[in-house]
Amino acid sequence: MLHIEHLSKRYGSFHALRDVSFQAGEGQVFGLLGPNGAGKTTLLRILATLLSPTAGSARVAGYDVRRDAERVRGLIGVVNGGMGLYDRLTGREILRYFGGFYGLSDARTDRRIDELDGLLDLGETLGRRSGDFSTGMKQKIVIARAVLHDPQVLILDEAASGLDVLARRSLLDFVLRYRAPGKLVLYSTHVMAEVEEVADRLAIIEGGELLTVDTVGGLLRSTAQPSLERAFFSLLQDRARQERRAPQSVA
Ligand SMILES: Nc1ncnc2c1ncn2[C@@H]1O[C@H](COP(=O)(O)OP(=O)(O)OP(=O)(O)O)[C@@H](O)[C@H]1O
Repeated sequence: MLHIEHLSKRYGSFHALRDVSFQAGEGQVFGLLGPNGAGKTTLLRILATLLSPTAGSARVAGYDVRRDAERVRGLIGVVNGGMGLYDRLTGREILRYFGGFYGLSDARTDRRIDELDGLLDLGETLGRRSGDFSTGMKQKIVIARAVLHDPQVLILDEAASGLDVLARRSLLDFVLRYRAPGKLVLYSTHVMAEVEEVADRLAIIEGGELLTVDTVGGLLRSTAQPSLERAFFSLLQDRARQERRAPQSVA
């Protein structure tokens, strides 16, 4: 479903991504974990066709993010930090507006809203103006908007940040329910507990480089650590040691 090959991105002379390659198949939640500034958002923005890579390639369901950007946009749904809701519109009006954007009729959008109400418990968000929403209500409409067209790939970038415990719970439950044959959820965060709970496999990225791709269990075994947090630090330490050794081996 997702093929990333030798992907690099430079902002001027700064390398935000260096030679990143991995694949992620359908029917899973794939976690992208890394500290602030690791390059996660850069990678996701390339997949969402919002940024061009400096080198390398990425394909979503067989379509190249550069050459087939429009096809890719139709296959993905994106939830990032921004809410961007129109204060004066109700939840239903916002979803109908975006339904039109995706080429869905109001009747089709309303049927999809009924389905999503079952999955996300949209409830009173549908009839109330979004200017009066709580953060949790806003997030429900933002997620419903991202999956209105039933995308094959759902991309979530720090989607739980700023949510209270209940809203976070309902987001994670939704992520787990969205996992299905033919679907891939990309879940990016710096919060280990979220990845530990939802991810079938995960990529760890740091300083723009891919450190590993594994299951949580596989990572604990390969690093001989008792928790994802410790495994993560152990990988970072290994990398720092290798970097310290590299100049000596050249000399
Ligand atoms: N437009 C830009 N111009 C220059 N540098 C940038 C730009 N966008 C991002 N960067 C830098 O690239 C690096 C990777 O940023 P990115 O936002 O991809 O990281 P991230 O893993 O998503 O981090 P966070 O969790 O903090 O959002 C950071 O050092 C950031 O400062």
